[in-house]
Amino acid sequence: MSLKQLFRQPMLRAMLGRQHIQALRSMTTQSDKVLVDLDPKTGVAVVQMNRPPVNSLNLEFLSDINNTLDKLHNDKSCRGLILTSSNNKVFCAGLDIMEMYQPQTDRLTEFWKTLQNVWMNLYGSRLATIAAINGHSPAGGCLLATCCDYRIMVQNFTIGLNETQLGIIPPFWFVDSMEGVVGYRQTELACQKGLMMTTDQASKIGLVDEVVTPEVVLQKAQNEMVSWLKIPDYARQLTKSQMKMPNINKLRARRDEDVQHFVNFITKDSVQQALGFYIENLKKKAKK
Ligand SMILES: CCCCC/C=C\C/C=C\CCC/C=C/C(=O)SCCNC(=O)CCNC(=O)[C@H](O)C(C)(C)COP(=O)(O)OP(=O)(O)OC[C@H]1O[C@@H](n2cnc3c(N)ncnc32)[C@H](O)[C@@H]1OP(=O)(O)O
Repeated sequence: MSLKQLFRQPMLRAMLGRQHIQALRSMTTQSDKVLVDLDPKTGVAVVQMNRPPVNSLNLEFLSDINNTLDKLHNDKSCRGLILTSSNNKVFCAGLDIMEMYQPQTDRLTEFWKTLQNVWMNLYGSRLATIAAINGHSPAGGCLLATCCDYRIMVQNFTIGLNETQLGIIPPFWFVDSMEGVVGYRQTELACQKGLMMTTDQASKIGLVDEVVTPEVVLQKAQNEMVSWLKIPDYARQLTKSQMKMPNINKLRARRDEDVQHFVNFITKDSVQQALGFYIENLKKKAKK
């Protein structure tokens, strides 16, 4: 019997109730790289990134994240999202560097457009969003975290927009995301120097809201979510939208130009060379 047929069984429907069936259905249609557990009672979805070894964001993974966000946004029972990782050492290693090294232009273009979509979808989400950062979170990982409304991070990991250390540039919307959280001066310091901050350093500048031990990170996120969901959705959503729309509209207006800048920049010989060195060092370090 297919899952579709199974969900139609009157006995199962009676036993589980409509809400639970909907939640089960949405869970079973997710990709194995993005694990979703939507609790029909609370309306909170725990979304685990699950692309071993380090949740680096390649084109397919970004598409899966986007599809998941679309599904949750279309599910009226869903009110909150907790973003976390199935790897308890790495929240997300950022963009998959292999997408940017010796790339095909078509795929590189598609990759960047998909990342723009993920950013707009998560940053502008109608849901209350909490990042439960249970591991390192460099660059694109930090971007995902700063898209959320609240950040809880496990102690003794690192987070930051370290692009300049790779010889690349954090795009303006990465910078805007961080600036919205920690303000202009801290963003300027962090981005120009490509700082990877420890959890404690990040907490001092307000990049993370709470520092916790690994055992409690998800429970803390669930507890925090309760207080967000006490606020009427329309009031919270309109307030959020009022604050986030200017940055979203800024990217919308410059989308094509941003893609062009990215492709032109990444395909420069000097940038390819810098990425090549970075990958070599990463692989050497991984072998040790
Ligand atoms: C005026 C013009 C304006 C133009 C502006 C326009 C555009 C701007 C241009 C570019 C913008 C690009 C923005 C880029 C954003 C990014 O996210 S870049 C990615 C940055 N990420 C990193 O630097 C993280 C690197 N990784 C690490 O530091 C560590 O791996 C770790 C995350 C701390 C985890 O450490 P550990 O658990 O020890 O794991 P390993 O280091 O052993 O790694 C395991 C394997 O995973 C591979 N790997 C790691 N990270 C990545 C990655 N990001 N992408 C691909 N692969 C990665 C690593 O090589 C190991 O692989 P092997 O086992 O050796 O095969």
